[in-house]
Amino acid sequence: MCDKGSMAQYTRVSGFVGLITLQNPPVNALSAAVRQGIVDMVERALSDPIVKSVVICGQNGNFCGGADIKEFGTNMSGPPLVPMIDAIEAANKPVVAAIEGSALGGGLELALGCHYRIAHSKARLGLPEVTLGLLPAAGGTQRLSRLIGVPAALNLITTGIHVTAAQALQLGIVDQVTDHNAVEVAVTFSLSVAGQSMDARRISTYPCPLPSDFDALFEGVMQKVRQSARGAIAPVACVQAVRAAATLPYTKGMEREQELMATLFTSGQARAQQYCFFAQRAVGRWRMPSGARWETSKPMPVHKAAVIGLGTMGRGITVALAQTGLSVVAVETQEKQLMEAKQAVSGMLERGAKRHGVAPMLDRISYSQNIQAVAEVDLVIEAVFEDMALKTEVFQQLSAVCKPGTLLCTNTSALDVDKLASEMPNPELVVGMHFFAPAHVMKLLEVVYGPRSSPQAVATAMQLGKKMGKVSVAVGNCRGFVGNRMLMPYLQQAFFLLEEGATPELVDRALEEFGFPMGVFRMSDLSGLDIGWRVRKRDELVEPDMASGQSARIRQGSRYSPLGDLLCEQGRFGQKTGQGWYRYDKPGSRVARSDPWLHSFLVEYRARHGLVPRSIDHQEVLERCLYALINEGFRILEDGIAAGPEDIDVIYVFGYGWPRHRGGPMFYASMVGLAKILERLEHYQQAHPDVPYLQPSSLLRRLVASDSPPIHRWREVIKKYQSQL
Ligand SMILES: CC/C=C/CC(=O)SCCNC(=O)CCNC(=O)[C@H](O)C(C)(C)COP(=O)(O)OP(=O)(O)OC[C@H]1O[C@@H](n2cnc3c(N)ncnc32)[C@H](O)[C@@H]1OP(=O)(O)O
Repeated sequence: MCDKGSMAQYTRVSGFVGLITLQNPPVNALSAAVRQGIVDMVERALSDPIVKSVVICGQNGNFCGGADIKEFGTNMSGPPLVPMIDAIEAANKPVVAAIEGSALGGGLELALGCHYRIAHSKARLGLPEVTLGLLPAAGGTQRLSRLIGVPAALNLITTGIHVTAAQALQLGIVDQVTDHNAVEVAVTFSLSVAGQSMDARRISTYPCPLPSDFDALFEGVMQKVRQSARGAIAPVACVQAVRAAATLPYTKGMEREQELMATLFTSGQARAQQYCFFAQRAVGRWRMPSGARWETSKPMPVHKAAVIGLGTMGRGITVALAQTGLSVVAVETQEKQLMEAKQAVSGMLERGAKRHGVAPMLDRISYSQNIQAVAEVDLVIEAVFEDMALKTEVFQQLSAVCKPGTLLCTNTSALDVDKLASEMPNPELVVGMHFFAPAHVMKLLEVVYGPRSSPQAVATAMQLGKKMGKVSVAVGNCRGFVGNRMLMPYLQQAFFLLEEGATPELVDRALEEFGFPMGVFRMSDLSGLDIGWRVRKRDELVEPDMASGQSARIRQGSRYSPLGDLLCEQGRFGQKTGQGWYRYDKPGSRVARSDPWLHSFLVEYRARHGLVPRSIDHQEVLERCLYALINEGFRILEDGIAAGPEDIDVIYVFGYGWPRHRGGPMFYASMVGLAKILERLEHYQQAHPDVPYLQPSSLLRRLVASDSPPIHRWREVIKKYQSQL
């Protein structure tokens, strides 16, 4: 017996078992039609006198990826989840969830409403709603806390982590784990408990086990969550909902869960986080200005890769490559550095393997001082010192040594990938792979293509990035690519604010309250002030003799702040020297302390340059720094360096600490209102006419003139704009 056409299929199996299969590929999300299907099929199974038990599973070996996120923000129709799950729990016949693939969010909540849960050993379970700016509001906070206790429930719900089937068994989320077909095991099991009372299996009736140090536990967790949430409201609401489970009867706890969810659901934060979810997936569907795109570009096979240069970046890249299971040749010409790198890489791999309970991939890597060792690899990632002449020399050696067709990638954060490619006999095989430090930890990868890069080369780098667990974004070649290019106006405004009267503490506090993990000055101290200094020297911006006077603050016809250069001249390179924008107890210390020297230095500097300090508030800091950065984002879209706003937002959320609950800079701009951003930029540009970065971009003007369309429609305006250039 079977009901095809519905998004939940009903079949009677083994004579007496009603098998309900969710059918909504690819993840069997609980759309309105799926929920309706479940309600109808459960009713059918329960009213059929022949059926003794029920099994719920998902099509194609995937239980359920939760509520259909695409439905959020629409007029949600169809049966709601809570009564649907309550009806399953109240059933007088055993209902067993057969969990294969994932049981996430509403999917796990559905399983928690069942009387038993049987998981395949490869299944993964979790309540990731917090990552979407929500909480598990189909009874998840109330049932999970009752089932596994408050501390474990808090951990899962406030972080959104996915657990393996083995972990779920240990926690008590599932009753059985099997290596066999979970549906068949569940069917047999359901028959073995048929006819029994299910009273003891209804989780909503369980008392919530209370920890002895209840108040201290919640206080501690709340403090930790508030700190790490950086202004996100969902993690806090999750703690409050679990607290309700621990203190209120089930029905009252459910009311609280719904109340908290209603606040989150309508918040801009949830919209921002759901936008990030889809943006992260959209960047995988890359396209180049030439029209080449992801569907039509086949990646080359990569079995063996090489890394040239084993400094900090090269070591991280080697670790990340080895962890994908690839064979890696790691090359460093200096023997001492090679030995040190080998030790460091082995240590990183061992620590990583220990954390994940697997064997370290040490034997995947061979080390060599000789570049000839890369002769047989399919792809090379060069990670030598950031110097064009050196990189060109290495690339020339590589093209002489490597087998034909080897993809040559440069890990550069700013150098011209086209220029490098133009020196090679096969420029189509050259792309940039801009990793972020530490390269084995940071999720972002900018894949930089030039006009000559072949679509196949881009596809290969993008696929390799994915295998390495990175969120890879394909971007065009320009100074700083996307991320660092947008950072320039942001940093520049921060320096100008100091000249005008702000302190590093004030600027950092404003940015940290906005949600960045670190303000711009603390971040500069961490990365090292000398890095920017070196770049500015290369750009001939640093002029040490011009200590005072108006001309000391003008370069190439525009306003310039030499503050960073002056600090570097004093040997203040940040954390590593114990002094930068802040002072540190000793070189390498991490705790930034206010530095009276720096404050006096700023006072003297302003006096020397005839600058009258004024009071600057957080609003101005945010508008000046963030709107200048956003403005550059619009220019990047104008230039076709990023294909769409999602690319920019993903880069900023995954690589630059932009708070996810604010959706990325371009999404944030759409929330603030493009007209407002334009008005503020015009205002600041009038006040600072010598700052080109504050000149509103033509695309921003065009979007405002087109009635500020929603972000998903910007691409149409961009396309029209570009076609008219
Ligand atoms: C009333 C409010 C109730 C809320 C409770 C909830 O349930 S909220 C939703 C909670 N669920 C999640 O957060 C899970 C989100 N999905 C994932 O984490 C992953 O997709 C996955 C299930 C682990 C599968 O990962 P995999 O890497 O295999 O695939 P993709 O991530 O690329 O996804 C494939 C396509 O499916 C789309 N998609 C995934 N989950 C959902 C979903 N819950 N709703 C709608 N669409 C979903 C995803 O966007 C991909 O689509 P493409 O068009 O191919 O990009």
